[in-house]
Amino acid sequence: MLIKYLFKYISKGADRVKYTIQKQVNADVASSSVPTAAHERATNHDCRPINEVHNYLDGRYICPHEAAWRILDFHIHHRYPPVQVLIVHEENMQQLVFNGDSFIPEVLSNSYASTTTLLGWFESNSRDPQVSNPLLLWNNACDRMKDDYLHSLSAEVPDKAVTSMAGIVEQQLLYDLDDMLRSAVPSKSMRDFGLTVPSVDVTGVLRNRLLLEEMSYDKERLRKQHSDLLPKLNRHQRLVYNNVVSSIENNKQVLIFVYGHGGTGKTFLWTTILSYLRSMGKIALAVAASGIASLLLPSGTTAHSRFKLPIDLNNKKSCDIKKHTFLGDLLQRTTLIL
Ligand SMILES: Nc1ncnc2c1ncn2[C@@H]1O[C@H](COP(=O)(O)OP(=O)(O)OP(=O)(O)O)[C@@H](O)[C@H]1O
Repeated sequence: MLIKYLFKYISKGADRVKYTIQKQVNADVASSSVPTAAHERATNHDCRPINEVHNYLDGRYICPHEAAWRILDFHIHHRYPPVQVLIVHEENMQQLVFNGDSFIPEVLSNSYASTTTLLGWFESNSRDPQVSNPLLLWNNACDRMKDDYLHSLSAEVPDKAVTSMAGIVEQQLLYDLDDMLRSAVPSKSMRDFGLTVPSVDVTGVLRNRLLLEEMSYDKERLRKQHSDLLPKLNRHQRLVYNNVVSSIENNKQVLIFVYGHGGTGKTFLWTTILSYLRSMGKIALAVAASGIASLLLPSGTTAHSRFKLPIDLNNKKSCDIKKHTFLGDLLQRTTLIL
């Protein structure tokens, strides 16, 4: 506001006065040094009538920057998008302003007096093809609305590429809009306007931080990494890779044990498999027995923290994972545990 004020102040132009020096016609009055009412009347009588409009135009001074501003037709100030405060009211409960001597039935029948910004807005919406057609409005405004969601997401998972979540965010947005619509008009749904409403299952991803973290990888980067690593795999690595990929593609549950001496390329193989699955949006959890070992895996964690393994393991103990929890949901959607 301060900048706006200063800008307007600077560009409003210089202050100015206009004065003229005239010869006094009435010598007697001129000799009188004390200003009296008679004196002023005489002076006014002798002077020519003052044309204020003419004087204003004559004396108007436009400084160079103001001239340039006006020639280029810039706005002195503007706000985008425009904001208009709506006087919200219940139907036929708007305030009316009228004179004390007005006839009440007349006031009530005067449609101009009873119009409010809210009614004007409804009226304008009914004439605007975009607003009266929700599908068109959605197509035009979807990207801008998604920006808001993506912005809050990026604050939640700062180290991840949330733009890769745009598809899910769009579903969440539709779901929230449908929720709002149904809370206002229970009989209506987004489906009535040609929009599909996602299931709670899809939108659950955004509420589950663990899922969010596992689904917001930079897929483009991973795709590139995978295409770099894959041709480098040696025969043994390739065998394991093919085995893992084919069992995932055939939806077959398998338990594969890979072993090898230090430095034989196990981590290299894990990285290739992880980049393949994560670049396709699948969930692959990378865990290791120790914190140090987990650091070598891309987005790896310890098995104890990921699966809530008890520290003192014996036959009677189990992992404390409930079905309808964030972790339970994550595990149900997981394609590979490595
Ligand atoms: N197919 C390959 N092509 C090129 N470099 C490879 C390949 N496989 C492994 N390497 C390289 O060999 C080195 C050791 O590999 P890696 O760290 O994967 O072994 P590791 O079996 O995980 O070792 P450790 O058990 O000690 O953790 C790394 O620098 C890795 O980049």
